[in-house]
Amino acid sequence: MLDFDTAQARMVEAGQATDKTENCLLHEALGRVLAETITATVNLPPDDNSAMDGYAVRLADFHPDQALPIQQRVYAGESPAALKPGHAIRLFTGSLIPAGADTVVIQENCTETDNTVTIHSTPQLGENVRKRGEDMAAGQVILQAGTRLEPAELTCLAAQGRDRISVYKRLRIGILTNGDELVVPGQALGPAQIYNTNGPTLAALSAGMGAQVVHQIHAPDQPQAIEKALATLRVDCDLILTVGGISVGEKDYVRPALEQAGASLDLWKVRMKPGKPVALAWLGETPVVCLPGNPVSAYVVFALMVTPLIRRMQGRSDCLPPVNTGRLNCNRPYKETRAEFLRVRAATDKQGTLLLQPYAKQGSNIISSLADSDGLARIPPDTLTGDGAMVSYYAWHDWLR
Ligand SMILES: Nc1nc2c(c(=O)[nH]1)N[C@H]1C(S)=C(S)[C@@H](COP(=O)(O)OP(=O)(O)OC[C@H]3O[C@@H](n4cnc5c(N)ncnc54)[C@H](O)[C@@H]3O)O[C@H]1N2
Ligand code: MOO
Repeated sequence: MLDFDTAQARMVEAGQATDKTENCLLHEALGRVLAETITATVNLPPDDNSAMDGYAVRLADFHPDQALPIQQRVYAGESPAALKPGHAIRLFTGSLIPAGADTVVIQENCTETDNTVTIHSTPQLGENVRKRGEDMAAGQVILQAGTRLEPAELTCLAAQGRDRISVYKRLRIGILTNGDELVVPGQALGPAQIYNTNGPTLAALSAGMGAQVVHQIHAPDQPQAIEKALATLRVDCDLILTVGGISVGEKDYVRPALEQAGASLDLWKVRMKPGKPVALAWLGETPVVCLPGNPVSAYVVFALMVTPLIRRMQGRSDCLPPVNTGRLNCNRPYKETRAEFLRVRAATDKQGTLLLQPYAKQGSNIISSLADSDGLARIPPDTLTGDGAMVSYYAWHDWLR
């Protein structure tokens, strides 16, 4: 059986970064991956402007409690004249700084009477002046190709006046669930039936990664039905995810169906808990990741094994998100022959250390543990690990985007 880190590295290496790009409108770019490196073409701010509502002065003209004539009122969006010696210009947050002015005094420290202003504080040179290009300077690289576009990145693009950008084409994912016991949510459950949760879960996780779910197929426990579904999926998908039917049960038909379809097996079984019966196969050029059917196992394997592959295929530069360290806060020790990933709540103590509290029930069927956890604490294999131990922590927030 492969150890976890080797298997994870193999998943990343297996992915072929896309080179297919398209133009995308800014307002549709959330979650897309930049295919071009963005260099600032305009300074931000384009010119010195005021950070506050107040009065622009030349500091050398300042004398305590002396009234300066107000030369002009300048609102944001207007171009001021040059400041005359011994004068002040009334301005507002975002107003351009007039030539000759070097300091803005906030209005709370001034009294305005008869078109003159008296300053009651002692201003510092340059206070409340936002300098041209201090945020982004023309010519400076602001975003690298391979970056996933979050609201913050979209803000930078908008600030540069970009309304369209080059992004990589969306990764097309196909999902195959199987199992005779499964029913689509919305229908009544019959005897011995349960709802198909893995289908909607993997679709949502894929969408959260910015991928497009082109097919979501459910097959009964019949080899031919699974083969037929695989044949459909390989036509339209860059990546196929199967879930369930991959273990050693008598009706676990995914592996035989893949073999029948001519797939080659790349990786099979990983020393991790949950998630042991994970597989990577190739249907021609198309990678197929087989996830274990237990809902928690599928979720954890998606986060730790599938998202690195997805990021690589999407052209992203951050295939492996950060792994943090935290202190286990628990009332029992853990020990397994596989690397164990516990669903934990994370909190920070007064010293700033992450405290990781495992969810009481860690079975791979305990769906409620997913919504009630912040991420996964990693217990090393064959090592008794208990309260106070420092362990690796994988935050959902980092690993599911
Ligand atoms: N004798 C052994 N039994 C099992 C082993 C083993 O090594 N030897 N491995 C166990 C582990 S670990 C896991 S994980 C599961 C994985 O089994 P499969 O991937 O073959 O999945 P299934 O048997 O089809 O289903 C497992 C479980 O999950 C439920 N399930 C499946 N699909 C869905 C779905 N779409 N939505 C909701 N729930 C689903 C299914 O009803 C089963 O309860 O095997 C262990 N057994
Ligand atoms: O992947 Mo299984 O969930 O280890 O029980």
